[in-house]
Amino acid sequence: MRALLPAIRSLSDPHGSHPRVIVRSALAARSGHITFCRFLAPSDFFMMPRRLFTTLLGLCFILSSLTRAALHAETASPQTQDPLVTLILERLSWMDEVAEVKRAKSAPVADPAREEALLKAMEQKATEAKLSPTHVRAFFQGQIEAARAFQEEWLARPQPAEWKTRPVPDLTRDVRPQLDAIGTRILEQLSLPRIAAQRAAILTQAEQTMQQKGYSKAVIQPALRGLAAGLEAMR
Ligand SMILES: O=C(O)C(=O)C[C@]1(C(=O)O)C=C[C@@H](O)C=C1
Repeated sequence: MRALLPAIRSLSDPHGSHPRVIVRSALAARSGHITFCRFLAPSDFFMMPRRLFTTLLGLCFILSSLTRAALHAETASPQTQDPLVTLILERLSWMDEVAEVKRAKSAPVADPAREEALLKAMEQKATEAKLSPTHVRAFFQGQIEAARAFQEEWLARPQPAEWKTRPVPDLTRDVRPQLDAIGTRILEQLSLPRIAAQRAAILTQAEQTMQQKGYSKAVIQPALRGLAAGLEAMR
């Protein structure tokens, strides 16, 4: 770089005059614009002390590397998953076990008594948390509908070999308390204030993630309908 500086200087000074002197004298009559014009004069730029010039070039290089690294990080790392989306997926991830219990007991997927008990409990908690019980009910109705659809699809497929040897869990003792705990965590998330753009982003993320994970429309649609209602529970 240092070897190039004389050549750069001669390019910026084709008539042999010292550019900084020319700029300074030209600007002397227009004192109000000196700072502005000095920044614009390219010849002035080339006459900077070498050390400052190389430092600036170094800074440019570092800045461009950082920008490239940031851009790469943005495209390479996955978007952070909103806890609400995680909780909806966690709830659904229990439904293969729940379906296996139904298969083992030859019980129907839908259990209206359990649904009503769960919805009442969540409404009660919503009221205590100053959330709209109507919206919270709609949220869980959506998730229950999604859970039913998933179970029906699961049971329509041949039972995976590894499930045949697995012990069947106890729904009341092992699984439903887990679903209730997820419900409580969901209510905490629904209590967080969010602007419209954040609510829209969560809905988009939920839809995209569920599609990527291979859930059917019959599962995704009610889950999203419930989520949209739940996100209004705060207002
Ligand atoms: O607990 C069950 O038996 C379930 O199948 C789970 C669940 C739910 O999503 O909470 C889904 C369908 C039933 O009608 C009741 C509840």
